[in-house]
Amino acid sequence: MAEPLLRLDGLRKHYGGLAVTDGVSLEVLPGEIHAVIGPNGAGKTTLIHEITGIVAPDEGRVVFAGQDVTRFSLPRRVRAGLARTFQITSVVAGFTARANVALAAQARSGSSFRFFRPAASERRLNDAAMQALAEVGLADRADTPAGALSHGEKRALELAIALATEPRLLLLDEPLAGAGPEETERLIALLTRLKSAYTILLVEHDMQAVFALADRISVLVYGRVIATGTVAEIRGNPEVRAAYLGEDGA
Ligand SMILES: Nc1ncnc2c1ncn2[C@@H]1O[C@H](COP(=O)(O)OP(=O)(O)OP(=O)(O)O)[C@@H](O)[C@H]1O
Repeated sequence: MAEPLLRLDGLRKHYGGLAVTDGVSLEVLPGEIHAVIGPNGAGKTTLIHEITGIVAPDEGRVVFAGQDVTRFSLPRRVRAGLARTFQITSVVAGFTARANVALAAQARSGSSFRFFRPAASERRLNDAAMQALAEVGLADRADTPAGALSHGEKRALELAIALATEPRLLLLDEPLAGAGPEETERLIALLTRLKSAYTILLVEHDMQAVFALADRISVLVYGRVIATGTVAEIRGNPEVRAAYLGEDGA
């Protein structure tokens, strides 16, 4: 089996007496979409925060590309190649789509773009932004203020912002939240396209989308992974059906 790109090793986080992640271990393999599903309050958001560095685990390790990043700051993790999209929109409404993505590309590049040859660096940022926008199908909306984009386009823009940081792993935190049926279909098509180029950890409530996209699924219940497997294995797992999916297997 390939070396995992991301390995979570016994992550524990308590809030008072509540174990929100209770020894979570899982591996994301290069090139896969690994989905994490679970009922409300299962600890999915906390888990994502432990991976990105917003929350420090009490115990356990986050190993990314063979490197222990558990104590890395959030920016250092981004520089190592971890990128996430946010559940709450983090786009500057008055800036164009292009400017929003260029800012992310600049943050990734650190000081190298800032001080020398401003014209050339602007061109490079612009090129990087346009490439990321093209990857998500927003090239023709580059000069539109982010605030004027549709909901689905904003989600695509958030993806472009993440892509502009040249991630080795994309963390997608409910990318379909709030999308209508048509937008959901378009976003699933977009994620399917990105799937061939990126390794993705996906937290998503829309089960049909998860079943359509994921290579493997881990099921989190009360802070514990109760099963990891392919879509077919998870759908057929009696413990998962009892704990989460319901009698019809969702
Ligand atoms: N900072 C905190 N302080 C105290 N309790 C917290 C904190 N963050 C999360 N919790 C609790 O931990 C539990 C898990 O929360 P978390 O948001 O990680 O779950 P989730 O699976 O993402 O839920 P949802 O699907 O509703 O987004 C919840 O009971 C929540 O109230």
